[in-house]
Amino acid sequence: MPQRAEIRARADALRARFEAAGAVRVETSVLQPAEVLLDLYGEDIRARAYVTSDALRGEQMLRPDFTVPVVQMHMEHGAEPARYTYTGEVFRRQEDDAARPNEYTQVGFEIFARQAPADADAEVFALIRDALSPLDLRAATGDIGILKAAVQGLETTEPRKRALARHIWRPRRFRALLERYSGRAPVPPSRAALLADGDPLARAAPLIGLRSKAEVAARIAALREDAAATPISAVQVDLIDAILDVRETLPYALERLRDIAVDMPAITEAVFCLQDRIEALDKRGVDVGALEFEGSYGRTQMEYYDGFVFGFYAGTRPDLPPVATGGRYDALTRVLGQGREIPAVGGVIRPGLLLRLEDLA
Ligand SMILES: N[C@@H](Cc1c[nH]c[nH+]1)C(=O)O
Repeated sequence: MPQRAEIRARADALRARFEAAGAVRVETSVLQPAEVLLDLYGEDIRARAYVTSDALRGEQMLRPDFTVPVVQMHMEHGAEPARYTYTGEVFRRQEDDAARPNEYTQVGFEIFARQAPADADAEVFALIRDALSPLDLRAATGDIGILKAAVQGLETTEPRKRALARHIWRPRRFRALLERYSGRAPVPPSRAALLADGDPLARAAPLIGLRSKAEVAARIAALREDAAATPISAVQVDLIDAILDVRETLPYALERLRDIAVDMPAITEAVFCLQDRIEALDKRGVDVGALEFEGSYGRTQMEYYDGFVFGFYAGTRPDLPPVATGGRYDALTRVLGQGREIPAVGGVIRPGLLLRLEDLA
C-alpha cells in the first residue's frame, strides 16, 4: 500500500498538471453544511456520509466530495469562465467492503464555461486520460442527459415522469416503476385495496404519524389519479430498454441512438450533444472508435450528473473502484446558483489507487 506522503506527492504532481491546463487552485473546508448540501449527492452518498452536529452551525458532514463545495464557491463569487483544481481527502462510510478505504485523496479538475460544452467534456476526459497513462485502463462512458430526455419524452403524466427521473439512479426501483406504469406488473394488493375503498380515511386508525389528515388525503388523491392514468405503451418501454441496453463503441452507439431517436424524438437534441462530444474527443486525439459507450453507465454514481459521464477502471482488477470518474453537472450550478447557472464539467483522480496499480503493473 502506498504511504500517505507518496500519495500526497503524486496528488501535488497531478494538480500541477491541471494548473498547467489553466486551473486555479482552490481549497474547501473538510466540514460542510449537511442540511443544505447532502441532498444534492443522492441516496448512495446520503447513506455513506459522516454526519455530525454542531450547536451553532447545525448538521455538519465530512466532505464526501469537492464538486459540490466548489460549485457553491463558484456560484457565490467566481468569475466566468473558470477552471479549478484541488486536492485533499474525501470521506465515505463503507458498509459492505472493509477493504475499501473510508477516507481517500482526490485530485480534481472542474471547468465552468458557457461556450463549447462538448469541447469542455472532451478536454476533461483527455486530460485525465493523459494523466493516467501509461497505465492501461479501461474507459467507460455514458450520458445521463440522454436518459433524462428519454424519461421526459414519455407519453405519461408529469408525476410519473418525475418519479422515473428521480429513480434513474436506482435501477431496480426504476424498472419496477416502469413495469407498473406500463401495466406489465400488477398494482400491489395493499394499494389496490386502498384504492377500492371509497373512503379509506373514514375507517382509518387514529392519526399517530407525522402526516396530517390533509396530507394523507392528498396522497390518496394522487394515487387515485395515478391509477386512472393511461399505461405507458409497450413501444415506449421497449425504447427506454433499447437505450439502456446500448453497449458499443462510440460510433456504433451513436448510430444506434440515432435509430432510437427516430421513434423517440425527445432524445434527438441529447444525441446531437453526443455527436458533438465524439467529434471533440476525436479532435483531442482520443480513439473514439475504441471507446465504449454504455446506455446505463453512471446510474450508480453521483446524482448531480446530467450529461456526459465517464470512469477509468483497471481491467485486470474489477474488484477495485474506478481510478478516475467525472461528468457534467449543469443543473447542480442552477440549484446552488440562486437564480444563476452555468454549464460545468469535471472529474477526479484517486492518486492512492493510481500508485497501487503502478506497483502492481
Ligand atoms: N466529485 C465527483 C467527481 C467529479 C468531479 N467533477 C465532476 N465529477 C466524485 O467524487 O465522484
